[in-house]
Amino acid sequence: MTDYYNFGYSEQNGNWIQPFQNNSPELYQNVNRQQNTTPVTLSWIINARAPEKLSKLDMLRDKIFGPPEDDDGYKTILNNVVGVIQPGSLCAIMGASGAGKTTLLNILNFRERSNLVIESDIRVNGRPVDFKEISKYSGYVKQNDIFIGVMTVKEWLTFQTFLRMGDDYTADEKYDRVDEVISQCNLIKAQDSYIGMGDQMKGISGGEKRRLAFATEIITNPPLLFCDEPTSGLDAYMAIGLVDIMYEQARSGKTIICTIHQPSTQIYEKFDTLCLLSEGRVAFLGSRVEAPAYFTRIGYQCPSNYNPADYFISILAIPAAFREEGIARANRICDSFQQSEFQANILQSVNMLHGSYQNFDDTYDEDDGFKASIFEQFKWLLWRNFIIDLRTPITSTILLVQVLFIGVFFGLIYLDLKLDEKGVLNTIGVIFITMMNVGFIFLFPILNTFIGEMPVFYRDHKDKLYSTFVYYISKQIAEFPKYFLMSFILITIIYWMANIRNDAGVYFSILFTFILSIQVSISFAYFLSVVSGDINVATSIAGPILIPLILFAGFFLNNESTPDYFIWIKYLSWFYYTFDSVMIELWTTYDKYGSIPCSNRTTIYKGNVCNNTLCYDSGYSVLDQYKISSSNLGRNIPLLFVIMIVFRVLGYVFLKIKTRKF
Ligand SMILES: Nc1ncnc2c1ncn2[C@@H]1O[C@H](COP(=O)(O)OP(=O)(O)OP(=O)(O)O)[C@@H](O)[C@H]1O
Repeated sequence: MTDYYNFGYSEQNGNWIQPFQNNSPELYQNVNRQQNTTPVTLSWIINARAPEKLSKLDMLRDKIFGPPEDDDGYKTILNNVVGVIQPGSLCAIMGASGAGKTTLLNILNFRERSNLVIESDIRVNGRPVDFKEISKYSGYVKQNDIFIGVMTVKEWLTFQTFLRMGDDYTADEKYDRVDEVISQCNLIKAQDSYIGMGDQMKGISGGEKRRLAFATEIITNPPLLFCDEPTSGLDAYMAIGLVDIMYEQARSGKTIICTIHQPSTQIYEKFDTLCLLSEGRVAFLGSRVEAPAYFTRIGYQCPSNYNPADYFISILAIPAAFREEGIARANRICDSFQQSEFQANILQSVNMLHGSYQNFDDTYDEDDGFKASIFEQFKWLLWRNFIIDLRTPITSTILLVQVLFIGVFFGLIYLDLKLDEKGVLNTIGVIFITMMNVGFIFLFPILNTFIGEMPVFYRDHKDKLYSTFVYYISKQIAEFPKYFLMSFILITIIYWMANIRNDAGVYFSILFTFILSIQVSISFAYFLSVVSGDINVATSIAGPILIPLILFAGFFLNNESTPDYFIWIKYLSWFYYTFDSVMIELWTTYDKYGSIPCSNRTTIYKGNVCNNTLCYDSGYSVLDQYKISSSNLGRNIPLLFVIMIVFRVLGYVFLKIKTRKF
């Protein structure tokens, strides 16, 4: 096992890369996934191109005359970048802006490769890997990581630990690991502080956030770590604190690769390995200790008292004012490196590693990648939802205020309706307007919270913390009691203030219909959140979709001039089924109560034709209309259930499709 370390940089013998002596496949074959302790040698051969972004004039020229002969429409981003990084090594990828640092890091960790055309052969201990495989051995510390600001540092790490470490460890071991990581990343002081949400909630400092991102990635003790500009935006003190942690992790045998901008001398001296890039080519890849001597040898001596990192970057930069000269110098340096013993050593190691696996016919473990059981995933997601709800009472409070206000407001407008002609009309009015409101007021909180949480979901999903299905279901189960309670309060206030019918049976029946209808609207909100993925888009299209559906639920269907082909839309409207159900319920009650006195000429009673304001030209009263449709009773409720399930299933399917992109 220690053979691996011997290939890494050793301060004792001063060697950075030694050719691999033992190329037996067994030696490199299996990274120990449970312990994640096996050292990792990462090797690669990479070429990357990106489509040329042409100006309008160039496009016109290409259209008329065809593209120039030497122009295949692509520009080279990484040009034959070959490298190997040994276990126990902290490697810094450096170079001027645009040199290709981020692209190299992203290609190595198989993330965010956007529109690049990549030819690559990336191996872990000689074994070819893909995104799924490398994710098992590696952590990726992003520059701007996404957290849930209302959680404390310890809660965040506990959640991550239980889902990342899975069921192979006991709960005590996981709690111990949380404490260990907190201490390793110097987060003891901040462990009970909220992570914070910008201006909304004061939280931990920028440096602590970076350390938290780092802590999150080392929970499972992965042997390979990628860090994207870990120190940018931090002051010198915070930056050195973070690099110290990376250094310690590397000393424990991890392979750590990071991109970095202008490190201070103190930080620079923590690196074992430098990978210098210029215009997508390797200008140097080797021991940091040996770099100054090498550059002196090829004619670029770092002045004394000068930060070597700054010096190397300056000689590789292409200044706008001296572009030709800069390119020529950078090419000279890269060409020299191609001829160097460093490159020869790298090629020897890479050939040996890659050569031993050329015909390697090993299938990867076919696990689904989730460490925790479905039950654990579900439990921790419910816990996290509970914390979010508890600490962000504003969403629930606003909804409650809305519900109370609308309930009491409508209740006062339609206060104590009588069983007479006016009362019947007003009852229809209050039912319709209530239905319309509940279609909207539950929509916006869901769009806000669900879409707002999407980035966290995508991040966690990518890290295989939980499945899409468990997330989607747990989110809805966690939110159900809140929305159920709000629906109950709203309908109860309006129903009894308006005195819709003094009958417990009717109350429960109408309450049930409304709660079901609200659940359909909520399903629609989840669906819309997933499909749009953007709060502005979702809120802009919600109205134009819902208003027609609400209109079709109401009276205007009695307009005989409405084109017939237009009517089918009503069958898509859950508001139509809701309104229909409630009206049938009321009609049945009117029927039960016998006649309803009208102010003029006649009474409304069962099928009697009347002449007053409740009548339509066709000669049917509103109530008669619902008598006719009473056969719909057995249809409406099941249909509401069906629409609710269809929206939820579609929401899940779209979410699943979207996660495939990542
Ligand atoms: N997907 C892409 N499409 C087109 N060009 C790209 C793409 N990715 C990278 N590039 C180009 O490749 C070059 C290298 O980009 P990269 O982001 O890797 O540089 P960098 O060294 O990380 O720069 P910086 O230090 O400024 O972040 C740049 O010129 C960039 O515009």
